[in-house]
Amino acid sequence: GDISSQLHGGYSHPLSRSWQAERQLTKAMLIYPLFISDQDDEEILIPSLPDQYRRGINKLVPFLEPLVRKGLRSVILFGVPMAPGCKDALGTAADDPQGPVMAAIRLLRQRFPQLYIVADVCLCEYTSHGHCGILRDDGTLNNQLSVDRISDVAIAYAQAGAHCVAPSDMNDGRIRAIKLKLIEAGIAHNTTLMSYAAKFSGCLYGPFRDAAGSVPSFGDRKCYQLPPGGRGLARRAIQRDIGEGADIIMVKPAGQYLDIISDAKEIGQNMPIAAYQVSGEFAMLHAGAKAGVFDLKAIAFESTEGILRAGAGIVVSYFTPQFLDWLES
Ligand SMILES: NCC[C@H](CC(=O)O)[C@@H](CN)CCC(=O)O
Ligand SMILES: [Zn+2]
Repeated sequence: GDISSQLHGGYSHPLSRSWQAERQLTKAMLIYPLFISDQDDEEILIPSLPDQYRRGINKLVPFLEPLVRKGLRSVILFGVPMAPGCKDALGTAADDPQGPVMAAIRLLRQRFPQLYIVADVCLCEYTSHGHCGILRDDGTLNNQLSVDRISDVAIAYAQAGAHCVAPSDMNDGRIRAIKLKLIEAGIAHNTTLMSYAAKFSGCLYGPFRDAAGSVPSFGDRKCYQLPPGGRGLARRAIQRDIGEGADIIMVKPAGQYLDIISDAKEIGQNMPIAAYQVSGEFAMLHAGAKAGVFDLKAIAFESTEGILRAGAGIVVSYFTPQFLDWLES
């Protein structure tokens, strides 16, 4: 054919093939989720989330030391309060100064000064009803009370030393409320606000909810997480959160929402875009590898390269420990 039809020459070598990728996965792009138990010496495998554990404060440093040595740059913390009776309608335990996340933030800042600490901000792990906010009598979210509470928890985590707060609640207006309180507290200049701006309701969070004990006691999250079909709604939520002061926009889940990641990069072209390959995606890839559909390392890279191709420059990934071994850089 004519000369412009010949493309093979551009990717005939491993290096020229890597040059075809707009973004290449590096260790600095990865954020590793950690489940922090309030039982200090606990280290319990999470059956539904392969190779992931719920760890108490006393098990964190020995676990993280080798990973930090191998190049781990960032973790995102999820508290898993197990103590009986610690959950209530307001999620009081979320910002208990001796609570699992507050204690872990202080410990990790002290022990690993280079490690970038992201604190997930939500109430579902701490509320008796398991929803991501404070409820009205009719079971719907009270937006004002939820936003007030979520933003207070975010400030508490930032003041405990979190470099970044990431509200995963999906209450309307929480980004603006957190930003205003960060400014009032005089810490907006050194606290990153990462918004789970486009977070969809669906079936991909099961293993996490098992791990975090955060299954809603009734109903579902369909009235505050986005409907999977809502591309325009996601674009509006992304635009809103950028306008409210988000420093980073996150899309979640990732693999089934690559168009949303692409929209986020188009709308937030001047800012970093993150994506969260959630527990259900991770467990599904493990199940596929176990069933012999594909090699685990191959699908870990291919699924993550797709997330980067769509426009993400930051990936929250349960594969992080293995990527630290698989990536030489
Ligand atoms: N705050 C909501 C937690 C939410 C799951 C849920 O909707 O229950 C995610 C954590 N931010 C789940 C993450 C995952 O499934 O890996
Ligand atoms: Zn939640």
